[in-house]
Amino acid sequence: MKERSIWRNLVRGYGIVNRLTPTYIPLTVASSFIKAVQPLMVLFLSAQIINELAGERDTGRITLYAVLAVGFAFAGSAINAAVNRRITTLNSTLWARFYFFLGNRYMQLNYDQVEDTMNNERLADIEAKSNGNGLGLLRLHYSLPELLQPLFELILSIILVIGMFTSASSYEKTFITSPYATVLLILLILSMIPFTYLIKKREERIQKKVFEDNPKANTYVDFFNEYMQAKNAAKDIRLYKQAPAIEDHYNKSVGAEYWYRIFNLVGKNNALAAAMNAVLGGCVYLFIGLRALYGMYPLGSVVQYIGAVTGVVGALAKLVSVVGNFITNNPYLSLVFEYLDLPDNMQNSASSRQIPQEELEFEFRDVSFKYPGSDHYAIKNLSMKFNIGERLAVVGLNGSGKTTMIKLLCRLYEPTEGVVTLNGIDIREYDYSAYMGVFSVVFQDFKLYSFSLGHNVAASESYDAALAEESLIMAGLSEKIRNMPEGLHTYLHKDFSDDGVEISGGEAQKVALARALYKNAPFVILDEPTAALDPIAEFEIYSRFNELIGGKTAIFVSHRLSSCRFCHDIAVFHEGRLIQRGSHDKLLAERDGKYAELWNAQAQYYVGA
Ligand SMILES: Nc1ncnc2c1ncn2[C@@H]1O[C@H](COP(=O)(O)OP(=O)(O)OP(=O)(O)O)[C@@H](O)[C@H]1O
Repeated sequence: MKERSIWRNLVRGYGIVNRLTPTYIPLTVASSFIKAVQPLMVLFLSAQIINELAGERDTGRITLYAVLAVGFAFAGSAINAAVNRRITTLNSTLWARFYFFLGNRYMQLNYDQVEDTMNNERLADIEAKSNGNGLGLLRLHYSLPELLQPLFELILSIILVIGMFTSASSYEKTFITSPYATVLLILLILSMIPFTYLIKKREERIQKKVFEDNPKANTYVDFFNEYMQAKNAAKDIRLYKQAPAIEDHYNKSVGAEYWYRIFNLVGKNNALAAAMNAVLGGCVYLFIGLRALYGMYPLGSVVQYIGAVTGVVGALAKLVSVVGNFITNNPYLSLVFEYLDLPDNMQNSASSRQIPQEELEFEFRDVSFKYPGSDHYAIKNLSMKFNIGERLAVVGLNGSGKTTMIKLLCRLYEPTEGVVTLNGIDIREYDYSAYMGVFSVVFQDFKLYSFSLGHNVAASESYDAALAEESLIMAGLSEKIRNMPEGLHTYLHKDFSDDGVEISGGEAQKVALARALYKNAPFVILDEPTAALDPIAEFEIYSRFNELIGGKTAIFVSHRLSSCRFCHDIAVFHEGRLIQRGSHDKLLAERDGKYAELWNAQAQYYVGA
């Protein structure tokens, strides 16, 4: 991973913080200022009261200082409480906003980027580093008060300390009261800057090493967290008694050692910094105390200077530490931006054509394709046309390239060689989003979500209820919706509604088909979505679909050759190549062909049964 400039990362990072939690930045500026100014103001007024008590003892002035001190303390606390309430409210939704931000980006990625394990690991890494270690964007968010408060403290403390160097009263001339001693004290205070910085750098080095030693730790956590709770894994976990093996893997990959090394180090560094602060604090007390003894400062000013110099020391230590944190955090911010900046390879300046209004004719021209990272051709020298308004059945053994051909047609992937054209023009020239709108596809591994039936069919919150119902009826679910308690408003599954219904695998496939019908796109593709249906139901669905889609172009992929009889055109795939094409009768007549072999094999099993 390439680390990016820290300044650019910070500016961009805080821009995102501002978008995720608007008003957080100005509120934090206000809160940090109040938190810094309030104690220093009280310190200043207390010093004035002591000076007054030790000097002229003017009751009026003492009362005024006391009222001001109490007033400041009270007003500061009240304003701060109100501001903090707003900040706490914002922070309480930060997690949800942050995860939506990452997830939303994931939804915008090109499909090939989603299938790329590197990107999945990247996202798992970002989430785990934020979650477990508070690194990345969240670190910026939470570091803001850690940066601003000491910054204000430093500025205000320096203002309160200025009097130390301009004292006009007569005092004993010794080394301690000389300017050399002042310079020495300043140097001593400044010496902690490189020291604290070095501690932070060491922390960064060790933290990086811990992460490098456990490169897959986050992917494991993510995988197992999801797997342990996955409904579709629950049967296997129980029947194959996977729980102990999962626990074993989990502990090995994310064992206590991993966290111990990080937190042990942070703890040690914090202790070191605290010790250094204590020593410096002692020196400050000694220095100012001695100067007071030599008559350089009045009693009240001693209180003020000790408080203010200690404030400078504390603020500097916190500032160096927070700057160190920014440096430590920068690689993880770079990781976030690398993920956010994954290029959109599908929609670019060349993809500006609108989808033609006339009939759509697709063609593969000598297309070959290898999946990224694979040296095996999943599709080889494929040339085929999809006849407008006709149905094409695609058949072939497992792994013969049927689904890959469909992914290429839908532009989920781009060919390694050759082109796919729409009305004679390379599909890469069309607007990507509009191109996606051309297809109503039902894949083998379609997904429904635990919302209402109508929402599932329309894939949206607001929908045309009549059309959704009609689509469900057309997909063969008329009986089912009649029996559903709230019709289209019935929830699937019980995640969000106690009245939700569980549907069978076959019924789920019918809902997915209804969704494709509802979309009403000009090109329909059913990629074996009926595997959970019995052969009769599948035949019924396919034939009904054949009627329903009217004059649209369609592709049906199925392993049950008998289900594709209504298609006049059948394409046979084998090892990534199109090896036969024609009607059922023509292909059956090619006695040595793959189609005849598959047909006879299936006929034999059915006869045997
Ligand atoms: N995401 C992927 N990454 C790498 N290789 C893949 C990927 N998906 C599929 N393949 C490989 O591409 C080849 C064709 O797969 P494809 O899914 O197109 O076959 P299919 O004919 O649809 O199979 P099935 O009938 O089992 O659905 C197979 O060898 C498969 O291993």
